Amino acid sequence: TKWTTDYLSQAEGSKEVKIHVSAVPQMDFLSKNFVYRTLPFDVFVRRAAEVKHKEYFLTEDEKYYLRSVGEDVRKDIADIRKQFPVLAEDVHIPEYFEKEQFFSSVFRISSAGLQLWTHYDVMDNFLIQVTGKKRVVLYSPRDAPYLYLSGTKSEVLDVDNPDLEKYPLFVKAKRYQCVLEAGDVLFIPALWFHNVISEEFGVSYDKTDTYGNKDPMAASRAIQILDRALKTLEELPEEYRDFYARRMVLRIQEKAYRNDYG
Ligand SMILES: O=C(O)CCC(=O)C(=O)O
Ligand SMILES: [Fe+2]
Repeated sequence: TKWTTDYLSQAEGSKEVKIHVSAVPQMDFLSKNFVYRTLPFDVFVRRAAEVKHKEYFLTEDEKYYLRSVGEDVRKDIADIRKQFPVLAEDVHIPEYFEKEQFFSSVFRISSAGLQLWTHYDVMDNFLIQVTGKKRVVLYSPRDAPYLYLSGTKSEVLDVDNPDLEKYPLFVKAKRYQCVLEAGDVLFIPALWFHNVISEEFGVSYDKTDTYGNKDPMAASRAIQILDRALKTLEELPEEYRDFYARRMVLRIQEKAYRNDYG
């Protein structure tokens, strides 16, 4: 209740923040229908809280999204205690994990209506809703084959009304859904897909913890090696390539799948 727009703007003042600005509610990472702009924090908060803007970049009903980053975007991790020290004072992070497991805390502010594409993160995550309301749709990592992934993101942007001609397997993905209101905390396990729509203007942040980011590093190395193996298969005639590719799939299943997943 303390985090009104007035309080937020006055607490952190006019430091510059980099934000996403989108003319439409559903942000699209494929067509890049949003732009990055910079605003003083207090101006940004007021803009994100209003529906129609007198001053704007693209359109009078454009939407805003802040996802905080570290001081040096390449080197530093997002940490609400460093980038928003005054507001961080108000925050009592529930002690759900050991201090050494902390990886980052990402401060997020979103216009009402804005929708973030379905993606996964490699860390376990607590999404803490401070004000406003968000609907979160989740999918298990095991449903990855039905989500048409491009890197860590799903190309199926409209999860409520998917284009099934283009994405026929999407119907097989099992949807879990919840609504976060002020004071709610959602645990999003590592690798679980999430799609977030802000139903009301709101502030939230997420704290991620990790088993150490060695594991994801090994995963991206393994994918690089697999890509090289696939490149090598291209030297073979089609029949052979097909045969050996299937053998490789069997080998992966046998050696790397969990045996309790069926
Ligand atoms: O709440 C959001 O806008 C996105 C949350 C998210 O992607 C996360 O916590 O990892
Ligand atoms: Fe996420």
